[in-house]
Amino acid sequence: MDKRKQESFAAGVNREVIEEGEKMLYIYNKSTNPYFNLAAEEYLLKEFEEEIFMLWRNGPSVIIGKNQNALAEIDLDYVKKNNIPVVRRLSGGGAVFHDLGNLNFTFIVNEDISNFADFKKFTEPIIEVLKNLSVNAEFSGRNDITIDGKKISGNAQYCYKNRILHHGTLLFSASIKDLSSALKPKSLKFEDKAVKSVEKRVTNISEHLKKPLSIEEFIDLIMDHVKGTKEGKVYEFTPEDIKKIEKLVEEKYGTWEWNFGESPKYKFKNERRFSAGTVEVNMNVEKGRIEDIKFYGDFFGRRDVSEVEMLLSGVRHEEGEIKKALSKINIGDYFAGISVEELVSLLF
Ligand SMILES: Nc1ncnc2c1ncn2[C@@H]1O[C@H](COP(=O)(O)OC(=O)CCCC[C@@H]2CCSS2)[C@@H](O)[C@H]1O
Repeated sequence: MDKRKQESFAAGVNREVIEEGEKMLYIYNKSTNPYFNLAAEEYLLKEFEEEIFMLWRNGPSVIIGKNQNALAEIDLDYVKKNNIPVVRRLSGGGAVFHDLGNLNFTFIVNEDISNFADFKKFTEPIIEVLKNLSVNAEFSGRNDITIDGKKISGNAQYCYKNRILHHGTLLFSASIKDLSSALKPKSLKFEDKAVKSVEKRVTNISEHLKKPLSIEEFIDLIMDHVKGTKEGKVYEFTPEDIKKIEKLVEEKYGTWEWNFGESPKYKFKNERRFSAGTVEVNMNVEKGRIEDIKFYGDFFGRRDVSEVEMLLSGVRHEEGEIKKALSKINIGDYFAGISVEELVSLLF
């Protein structure tokens, strides 16, 4: 029993008041900003006592698991070129791609944490909705929902005090092309103990429907179905909620420190042949920052490359910061005939 209920009992408060606290809050969060939406989940988990069911979508983005190496999971060039934000979430597991054709659902329930990792239970209402649409979907493996063996949903959980947050994706009409371009698991350049994504063949739900259905109609069907399973009320964020969520974006979800700096420490290795010679790099990165870096190869320069290595120590493993650091020196003095652009390309 949570603290508020205990107090109500102790005070002899009537049952209605107690039951009031048990009602589920149903939220259709219309923000499509991934930073805001992931912050909203943490806010609802930690600041509310009620159980919650929320539906939401993100604009194009990559959402990585708590213990993942951000750079090792993405195609950095593609993500940069298309302005796709990479956002770290609280829950474990792998990296997924979101766009407006991908619907997310979140359950936050007050339960004993022994129910943590019961993924099936939370995916059941979704599978029921699909069944009602004559789509035969099933729970598969550890955390997926599949149709004909192809993945339509990835799920993950996070536990806080006596509350479990379970969330999942639903590929309804997402761009599979963007999905596979933005995610690039299994990069050989990184060596670390980070959680690796489990790449699967994916499909969109809309491909399996007998009759056309818009994503908005799909959202209504899911919301109505879940509403039918537990008494509750519709909730909309108040201006105060929004202010607090935005504060969490500013302090956490919108920061490089959280999204990239929280990557478990890693070794990065790469080699490139440039017209002026071959350069190999080895570096250790901790909290997203280059701890130490070593260049090897058959390149020439007037000055000792250890000066560049020193200059880059402590710098973020991030293009902007590396370029800024390198702008302090004349790169040709160390790597004759190799441009800053070329050297930077070696580091990613
Ligand atoms: N949107 C989406 N939905 C389902 N499957 C996806 C998606 N994007 C990519 N993938 C596939 O899943 C694997 C990664 O699977 P993996 O099992 O490694 O990771 C997950 O499933 C994590 C699910 C997290 C769900 C959260 C819910 C709200 S915020 S994110 C990836 O390599 C692709 O093959």
